[in-house]
Amino acid sequence: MNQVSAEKPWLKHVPKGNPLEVDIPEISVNQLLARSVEKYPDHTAVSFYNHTLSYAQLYGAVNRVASALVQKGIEKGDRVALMLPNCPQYPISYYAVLACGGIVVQINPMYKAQELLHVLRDSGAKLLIAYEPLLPTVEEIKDKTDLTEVITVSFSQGKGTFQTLLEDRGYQIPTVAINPREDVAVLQYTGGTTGRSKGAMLTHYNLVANAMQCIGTAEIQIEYGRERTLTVAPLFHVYGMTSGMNLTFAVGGNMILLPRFDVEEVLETIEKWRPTGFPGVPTMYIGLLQHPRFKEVDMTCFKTCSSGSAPLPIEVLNKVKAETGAPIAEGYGLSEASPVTHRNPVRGLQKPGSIGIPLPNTDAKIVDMATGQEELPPGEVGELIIKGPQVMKGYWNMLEETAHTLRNGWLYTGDLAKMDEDGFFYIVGRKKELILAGGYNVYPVEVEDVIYSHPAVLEAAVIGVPDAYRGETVKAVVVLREGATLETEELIAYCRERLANYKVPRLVEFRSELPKSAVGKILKRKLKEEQSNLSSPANDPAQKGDA
Ligand SMILES: Nc1ncnc2c1ncn2[C@@H]1O[C@H](COP(=O)(O)OP(=O)(O)OP(=O)(O)O)[C@@H](O)[C@H]1O
Repeated sequence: MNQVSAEKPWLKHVPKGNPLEVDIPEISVNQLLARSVEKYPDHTAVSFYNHTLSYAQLYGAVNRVASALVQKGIEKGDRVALMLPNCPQYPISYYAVLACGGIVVQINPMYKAQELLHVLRDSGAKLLIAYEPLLPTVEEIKDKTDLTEVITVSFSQGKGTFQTLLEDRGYQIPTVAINPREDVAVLQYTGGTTGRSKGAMLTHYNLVANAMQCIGTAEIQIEYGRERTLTVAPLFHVYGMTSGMNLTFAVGGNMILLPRFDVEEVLETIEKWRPTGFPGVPTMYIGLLQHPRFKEVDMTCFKTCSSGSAPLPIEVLNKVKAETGAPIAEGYGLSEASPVTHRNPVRGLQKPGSIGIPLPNTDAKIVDMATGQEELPPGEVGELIIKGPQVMKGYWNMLEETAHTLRNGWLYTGDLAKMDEDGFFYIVGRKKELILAGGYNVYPVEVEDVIYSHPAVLEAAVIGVPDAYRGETVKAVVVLREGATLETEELIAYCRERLANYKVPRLVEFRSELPKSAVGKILKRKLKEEQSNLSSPANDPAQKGDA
């Protein structure tokens, strides 16, 4: 075994002979792709329904689009925004922008005009490549931005103006020198689950590093040139971008793209394409598990499935494992870290409910949440901070926010976590979502895990709602399984048997669905906003004189 340092107990899980660190080449994101193009030109890089692109075809298209972008005046450092669903034009545009030395601005296609305006203005994007049906939203705000052109992608007859970029005009792309450590490749706008979106500057080095770190800790034997990744996680989100796309291309694999999460379609795709990997999010697994056909579909093709982006309830992890036999790994990360920083299982050891240990080349600590300074001993809850090559350069145009989030080379994640004696980390909630009920700290994940273990429950979110006496009170918003019944009192009694009194939800609301982000994350911010709207004077009958 390696020598185990007291501060890094996770090192004991890394047997001697295994690298504690992985080599990170000083190359651009495009060079990572180019390596696979050279080795596997005829292998399929992208599948989208019946369309496929080999590595050679993908690279050819990237070069043609890049040369067209240069003709349109795109220079090193220029921002080009992509507002597209998952489709082959996504990777083509993404790598083409990078080939010109440009910076990809990732935009959620579900954005409404105001959100889009914020990102376009903040990034100062010169050009936008957008899915044609989204044009009305773009038109609403275009005049208030620096956009000089909007290029459209369409799947219907005319195919949009993007099609003309694919024509071979014989232009040459000038060779743009990239400094991987300095040059920003992507502005990854944080999802805004808890607040206004900020552009995390991810350099070429950050992105190459995270791909290499994930490859270096894969629990499976990677077969270069042969892996197939079912990529339904949106590519505009950091999780889809890295785990679905960059990682797949780095190992010469086939990215099987789907534009949205539709359980039927996912099951059909598994049967038809036999993917070997699936980067999913907890709500996708929940959706799959409850589908009647789920048990019938042969899942033996999967070498690994992963879950990230949000806490994976222990109940869901156990069910996926029990009902499919498919191993499921939980990853943790955030936009600001390209995204992955932790992984569970590690070397075959999996602790349910844990996000695992830090990836190679990554350091992590739990520090006092108020001061951000003192390191806390195992078992104590504090803020999780991270250091590693995948950590962003800073936020675009936001010096103050950057100074707050990046301190002495450490990324302050805003997540509350603890580490056990073995060096395994556990997320217990977000700092912003911590519930302070009657002077006690309540960590939502702990309560959610109990609620999820009830057989009638499909989905749950625990939030704090304002309470005149207790400051905040614990509220559970719950979706029941089809046909299941459960009374508020029953659920409260179930929680009371398993949780200390102050953690037990005082309020329970049953709903038919929960608000979710495009990647499928439950939007607690929306739920909280609804609560404060309910208790705001405008909605208070007493204030309106209706009482
Ligand atoms: N395995 C996991 N377990 C628990 N939480 C997770 C896990 N993976 C990711 N998360 C949560 O997701 C967050 C990162 O998400 P992301 O970078 O997409 O930002 P967001 O939530 O969409 O937006 P914002 O940060 O603006 O609220 C982490 O900080 C953490 O709270």
